[in-house]
Amino acid sequence: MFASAVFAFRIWVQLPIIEKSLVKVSAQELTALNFAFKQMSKPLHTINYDYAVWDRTYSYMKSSNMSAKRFYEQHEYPDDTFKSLKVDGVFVFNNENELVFSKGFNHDNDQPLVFTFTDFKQYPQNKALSPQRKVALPPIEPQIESPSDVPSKTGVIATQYGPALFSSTTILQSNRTGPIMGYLVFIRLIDKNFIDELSQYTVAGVTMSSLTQDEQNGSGINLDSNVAPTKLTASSTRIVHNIDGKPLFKLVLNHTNTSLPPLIDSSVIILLAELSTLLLLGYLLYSYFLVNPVRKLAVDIEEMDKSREIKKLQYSYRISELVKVATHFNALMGTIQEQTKQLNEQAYIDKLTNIPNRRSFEQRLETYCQLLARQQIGFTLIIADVDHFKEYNDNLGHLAGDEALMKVAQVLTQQFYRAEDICARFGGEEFIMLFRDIPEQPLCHKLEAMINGFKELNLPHPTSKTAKYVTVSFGVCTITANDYAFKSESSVIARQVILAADKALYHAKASGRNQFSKTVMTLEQIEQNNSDPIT
Ligand SMILES: Nc1nc2c(ncn2[C@@H]2O[C@H](COP(=O)(O)OP(=O)(O)OP(=O)(O)O)[C@@H](O)[C@H]2O)c(=O)[nH]1
Repeated sequence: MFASAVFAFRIWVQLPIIEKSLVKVSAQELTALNFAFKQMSKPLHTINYDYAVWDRTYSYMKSSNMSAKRFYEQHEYPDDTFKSLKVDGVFVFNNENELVFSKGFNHDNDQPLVFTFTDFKQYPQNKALSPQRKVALPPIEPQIESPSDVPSKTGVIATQYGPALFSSTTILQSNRTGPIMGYLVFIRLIDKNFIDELSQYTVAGVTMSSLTQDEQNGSGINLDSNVAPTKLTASSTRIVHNIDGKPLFKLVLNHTNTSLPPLIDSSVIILLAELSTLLLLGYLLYSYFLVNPVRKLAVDIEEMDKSREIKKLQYSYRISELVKVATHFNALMGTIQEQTKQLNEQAYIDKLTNIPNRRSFEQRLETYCQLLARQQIGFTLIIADVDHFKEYNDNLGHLAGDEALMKVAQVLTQQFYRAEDICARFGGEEFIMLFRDIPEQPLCHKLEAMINGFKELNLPHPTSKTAKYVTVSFGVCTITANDYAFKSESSVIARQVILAADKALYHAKASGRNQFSKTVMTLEQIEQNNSDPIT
């Protein structure tokens, strides 16, 4: 797509501009051709003028002395003069348009030439050679006032040797006074050497060729017209006209730049290379500042998702939007962390008493049972039940009952110091406790401390048949391992120990409440009880 854009630019923008400028160059070459052709007739005109407005030529025309005339003809127009002046023919006419003197000499190949174009009977159109365009000029008039008024004429004329440039000037005294004594014509053949010289002026290649039928009939562009080419062509043709205005021959200009540069050249390759480098640089910057940070952000979040662990994103991004994303993400993660923490707490904490709930206890019990079965670490489970709590509620109201339960929880938890031990609300007015690997004496001491704690709390319970204050009964079951290899599931222990503690509680209640009843079990007994369906 990128390369297509470059090619489209090349085809639709660059190449048309180049073509336009090349067409302009072609037009300039044609202008140069016309200019050069005119320039080449100037030396001919200059020397023709010099010879015509010259006292010796004037005297020659005036003189009737034949030997003087021959002297002029031989000494002023020797072969060398033709060569040095680059002329191929000299013709002197009198005012009656009669040829007085003529000489032809090819200055390139030193060959004498005998021209016939001066035979005005055969070529009447050539009478136009006369600078005043008259067949006969008056012998005296007109007087010539200034050099610029000297009648002269240049153009192209057909000869039997091919077309020739001519220059024709009236014969006058060198001070340009006196009567016109006729006119002098110089010609230069338009041959190969002439064309070669013309080519040097124009820089482009020029050839001369004959006209087609259509061109003879007037089609084609004149050499001195201002018609510029409109499109790029290999060559252009310009028609040169004869003295009588008829098409005579054509010049073919072979233009120097005729074709457009190729679609892919060194400039296109350089442009492509430059744009590719820019694109690559842009991509690298884009990757460095945007893609890589976004990718790192995605990887960090993906890792967080896999590890299920909420971490703060480390952001050192250079783009402010990404810094914002990371900041907001971290803030969101903080909120989620806080909410998760609260949810966890709610899931494992009893709402009323603010101590661990039954689920929390069960998890801990499971851990204890596994430790017991695998590592022989014993533990004690205690179920505490508020005595006559139904009467308390009935008498003092449910809200007072709630408050009483909160205070019971406080008294019980006062005996817990170690993190591995737990005091939880089991449900209703029942609490459940676990002490890991606690010896008999400290255990009894703790139980007595709890019973005394309620006594000290002295929460009035007017309808209690046990005491005037709220009392609690405890069912205690201690499990010892005794190096017994326990084979059953550890969950069996949990069920059995709760059953045993419950039995003990029942016993404590039956024995008058406000006391604890304690039982001890071994792992072996638990396994036996489990296999006995009646237990
Ligand atoms: N206020 C209050 N009462 C509760 C809550 N949970 C259970 N109870 C009440 O606790 C009472 C338990 O009564 P019972 O199971 O008959 O036991 P008791 O009255 O304590 O009798 P004994 O255990 O034999 O001493 C019921 O009246 C329950 O409604 C609680 O969260 N708040």
